[in-house]
Amino acid sequence: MTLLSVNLNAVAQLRNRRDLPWPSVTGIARVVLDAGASGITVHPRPDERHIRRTDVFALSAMLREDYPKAEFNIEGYPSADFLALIETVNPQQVTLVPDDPAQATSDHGWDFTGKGNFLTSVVQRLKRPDRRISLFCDPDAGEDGVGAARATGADRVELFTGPYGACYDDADQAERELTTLAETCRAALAQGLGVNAGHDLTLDNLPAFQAAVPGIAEVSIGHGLTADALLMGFAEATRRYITVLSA
Ligand SMILES: CC(=O)[C@@H](O)[C@H](O)COP(=O)(O)O
Ligand SMILES: NCC(=O)COP(=O)(O)O
Repeated sequence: MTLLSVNLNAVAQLRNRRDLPWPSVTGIARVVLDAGASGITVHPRPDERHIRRTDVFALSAMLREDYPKAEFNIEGYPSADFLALIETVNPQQVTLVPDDPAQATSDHGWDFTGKGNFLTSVVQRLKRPDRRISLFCDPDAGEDGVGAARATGADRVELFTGPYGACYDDADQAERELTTLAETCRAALAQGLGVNAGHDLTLDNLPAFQAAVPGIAEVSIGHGLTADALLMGFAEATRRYITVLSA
């Protein structure tokens, strides 16, 4: 079964419109975990446009105290600040993403070959028996790409599903994107890597993704789930995603 980690970036971004503490990032985390989500994902960006360092500490304390079985997944570019944050907070999963600080959102995976030495040193530094390392991966990374990802010592890759998510009005292109994602997923699994996925997954596009790309360990979903939650609330939205993932 594919697990659901709810990304709370969008909740923090809404909160940050005011100098006020609502909507509460930890409060929404409790709602989605009580509704069955397996974990919480955040991507603290250097400008703190949504998740702040203080959110990371608050979520970490809340998860350890009240949801010891839930996983905390922290995403980001492995800058010195990010590495120090990870070593302080000690989440169960770290997803390394090749974003530059000015980037609006994540839009590509790692160049596993070109950045192989860098990634290997970061993975060596962060990896622990109780901490998994996942690397953000282009959908068309293919056998060579995931082979290079495996060589870094990472545990998993996270398939970047943004190009698939962008095909909401183009069924033919969506089919092609799914074929590409499935090939890379198969290659990663065959090489012993676990596979996560995320970016612009929605209640509409998740069923076809699940059917075409079997073997995904975890999806992290934020933007689409938050959009659904505006209509139906976070508990119901979370339950609906879990129903799709359980099919
Ligand atoms: C790494 C990744 O997949 C992204 O989806 C990211 O978490 C989204 O970041 P923003 O919420 O800043 O667009
Ligand atoms: N790792 C991908 C993620 O966390 C979800 O991003 P999105 O659903 O907000 O696009």
